[in-house]
Amino acid sequence: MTRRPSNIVLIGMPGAGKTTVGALLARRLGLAFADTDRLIEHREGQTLQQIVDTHGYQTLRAIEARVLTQLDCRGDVIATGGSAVYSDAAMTALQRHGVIVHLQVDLETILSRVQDAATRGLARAPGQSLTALFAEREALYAHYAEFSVDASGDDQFAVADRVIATLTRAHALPSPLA
Ligand SMILES: Nc1ncnc2c1ncn2[C@@H]1O[C@H](COP(=O)(O)OP(=O)(O)O)[C@@H](O)[C@H]1O
Ligand SMILES: O=C(O)C1=C[C@@H](OP(=O)(O)O)[C@@H](O)[C@H](O)C1
Ligand SMILES: [Mg+2]
Repeated sequence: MTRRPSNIVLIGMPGAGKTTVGALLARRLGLAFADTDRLIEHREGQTLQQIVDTHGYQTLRAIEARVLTQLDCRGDVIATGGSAVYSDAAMTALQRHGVIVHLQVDLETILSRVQDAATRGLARAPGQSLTALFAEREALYAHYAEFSVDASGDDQFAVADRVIATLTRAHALPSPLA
């Protein structure tokens, strides 16, 4: 990689560990941490589930796309929501200053970690299963990922180390640490 990104952007299925590993990465790398789900809930004054229940999942995706496109972060680890990859405009904006890392997790692990699917505010069609969501999205995550890191079998600390090792090998750590 020639360009030096300013941000690390995590993408992946709900339950992949974007929020958990992202916070760890920020701490270890001395970067700020931004979880876009929390930004959305703060901006809208309601939970993600309330947005879905009140306005539908497509509205949540539209709000998320707007928040991600308008994000003005430098020197951050950004944990996106699982549905970020539906917006090409949002992903293009994130790529401008960030390196996109896909936390790749197998379906079995997702199913074991996501116990709150009914209240998490998932941006999915009514009745759509996590299995169907996984099948629908894997190609999208792969399309936008500059790096894919296996985040299934080890704890969050080992996954954070793996992300750092991957970006270090590729000379793709954010510039303040170059
Ligand atoms: N590598 C991991 N090993 C074990 N549990 C994990 C790992 N990564 C995340 N978790 C757990 O899985 C759940 C979902 O993690 P979270 O960070 O919220 O995922 P995401 O933000 O991608 O939806 C949390 O309970 C978290 O503690
Ligand atoms: O995959 C999804 O449809 C979503 C995942 C959630 O974030 P996490 O991936 O951090 O759980 C949150 O953005 C919202 O519930 C939509
Ligand atoms: Mg999260």
